Amino acid sequence: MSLLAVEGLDAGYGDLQILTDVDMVVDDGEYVTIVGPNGAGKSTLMKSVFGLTSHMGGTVTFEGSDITGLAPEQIIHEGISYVPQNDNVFASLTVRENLEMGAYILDEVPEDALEAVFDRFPILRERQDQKAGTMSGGQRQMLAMGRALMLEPSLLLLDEPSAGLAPDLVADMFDRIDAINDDGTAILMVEQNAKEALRRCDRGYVLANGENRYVDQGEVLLHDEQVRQDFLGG
Ligand SMILES: Nc1ncnc2c1ncn2[C@@H]1O[C@H](COP(=O)(O)OP(=O)(O)OP(=O)(O)O)[C@@H](O)[C@H]1O
Repeated sequence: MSLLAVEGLDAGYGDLQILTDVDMVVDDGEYVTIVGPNGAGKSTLMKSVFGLTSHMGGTVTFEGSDITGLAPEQIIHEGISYVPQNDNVFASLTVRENLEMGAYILDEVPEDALEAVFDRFPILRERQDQKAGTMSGGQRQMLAMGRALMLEPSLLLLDEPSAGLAPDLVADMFDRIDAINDDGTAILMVEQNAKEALRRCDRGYVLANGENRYVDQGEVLLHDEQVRQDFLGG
């Protein structure tokens, strides 16, 4: 049984349909990336998994339960966490408060999970009393991921985690995502940096115009002549 199964999904915003008949699967512990041109619907697909779009058809199943049409507040209870691309931390709250917010659905702050986040991102422990708004872009991205990990999700959704990072920080961010995945968390990631994403992932989906185009192992897509020509700039 797949961890996540999207079948025949039609979705969009209001009455505007963006995705048509999209299929996607993420297995337990798998690292899956979605790539494709601007406006292909990559973020829309990820948002649809997290209940942030208008559902128009098809199903989303997680750990065997139908989560189609559930609200994000319900989906987070199921074990899916989402890191949006922009504005993904509360700038006026401290680092620690941001992390505690990640676990707001629990009655108490999960101290073990907080310690695990601090161990994974030591800079967050060091800066825990600092306002998030004073942190660098790379540190804010770590904080956003840390917050998403506070509920120890089985699936982590990452929307363009390398966006806006200085080039020397991009490899470090991808290494950190690898490490989260190595520890057993399945990853579903949207990335503009398609080559690096396909190199790192287990499996990739190429979307175009709101539809599935290709799906295969990342390395296979990376070396596919047609995919290279059409989507990876040769
Ligand atoms: N909130 C919204 N309301 C209406 N249309 C939207 C909204 N968000 C995105 N769209 C439209 O949906 C389409 C797909 O956008 P989406 O952000 O999913 O693409 P993407 O593949 O992630 O592209 P990019 O790499 O440029 O972010 C685009 O035409 C976009 O204008």
